[in-house]
Amino acid sequence: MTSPYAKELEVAQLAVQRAALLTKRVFHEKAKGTVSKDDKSPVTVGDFGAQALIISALQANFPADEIVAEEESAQLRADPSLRDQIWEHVRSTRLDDAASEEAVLGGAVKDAEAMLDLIGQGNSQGGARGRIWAIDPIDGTKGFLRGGQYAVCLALMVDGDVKVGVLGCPNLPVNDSAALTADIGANQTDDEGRGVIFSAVIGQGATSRPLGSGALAKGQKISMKPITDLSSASFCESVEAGHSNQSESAQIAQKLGITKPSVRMDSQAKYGSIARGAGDIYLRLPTSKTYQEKIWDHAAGDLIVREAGGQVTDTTGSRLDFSVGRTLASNRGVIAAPAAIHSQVIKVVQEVLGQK
Ligand SMILES: Nc1ncnc2c1ncn2[C@@H]1O[C@H](COP(=O)(O)O)[C@@H](OP(=O)(O)O)[C@H]1O
Ligand SMILES: [Mg+2]
Ligand SMILES: [Mg+2]
Ligand SMILES: [Mg+2]
Repeated sequence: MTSPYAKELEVAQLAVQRAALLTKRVFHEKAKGTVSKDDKSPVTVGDFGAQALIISALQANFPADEIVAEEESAQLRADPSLRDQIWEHVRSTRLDDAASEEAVLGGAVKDAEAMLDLIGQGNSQGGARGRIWAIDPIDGTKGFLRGGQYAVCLALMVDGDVKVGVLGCPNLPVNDSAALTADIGANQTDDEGRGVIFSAVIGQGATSRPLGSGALAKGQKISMKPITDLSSASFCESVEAGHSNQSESAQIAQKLGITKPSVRMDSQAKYGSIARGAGDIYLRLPTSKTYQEKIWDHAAGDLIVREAGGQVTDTTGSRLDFSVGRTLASNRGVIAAPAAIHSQVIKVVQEVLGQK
């Protein structure tokens, strides 16, 4: 008997691998076709192109499933030159493994118009019922533009629960035991020895494997590092001070007895890094009373960390609730840590946030 979600996992990993080939090409281009969205955040040719390729693969395999994806097609319909730049990448990005390209991912997108339609298919409102995929085609777009970390993220939720999660991290070291350092968060490339896919299926553990461009390598099990002594622990957080409160995180770390400075890195590469024991704790502390975290920023990472022996909650200690729409409207911030110390971390988080 094949294991549950085997097909979904295979499609998700290959779809992420192919989308990452596209983002890697754009990463090395000087002009990345960056435009500003309504909320002033950046989006690039890489984000749009990766979203089109992933949705194409999902629709070829699971036509009845819903999709919640970060990007919209409206802006592109009004900008033919941007559309053509994206099409050039979507048209020409193929897996090296031609058999998987056709048989698993369903082959090429027909034309630029079909590509725009695909990008627009990620408009589900989410919710608690049925099969819904969450896509973040480039998570950490600011890191992608700065030359830091970024991730191609895909997760399947069934009735509001994450069942499959895949993160492609082109700029992380392949080696699971490469400890997190400030350097890994900054000035990164996808040179030799870099690029990893993290995956998890509910109840089946978490794995890592080289991202590569050929047939997928066999995965190896990953697990969080057991911590006995918090003074030797490390924590990571966003590079962007506007995404996570970095002065509160420093106070929390100090109270926990953590002595190392935080490792700042963009994207869900943080979840993958702690899941494989390269770091220990991920803190994401709200910077405003109104911002709601997006489900595509957390769904894959949440499952990968939990399947690696971690616990992921918000700052109040509640599990992340992916069943309430496109955002995590019932949660505030994110705290991820090895299960054995998670409650100790939450206690200190509440002490520090309670002082405000
Ligand atoms: N005020 C805010 N607070 C928290 N997260 C925010 C935010 N504004 C934007 N973000 C999210 O932060 C994500 C990046 O996470 P990180 O800061 O850990 O690298 C962005 O994903 P995208 O880059 O996909 O847009 C975006 O969705
Ligand atoms: Mg994101
Ligand atoms: Mg994104
Ligand atoms: Mg974005």
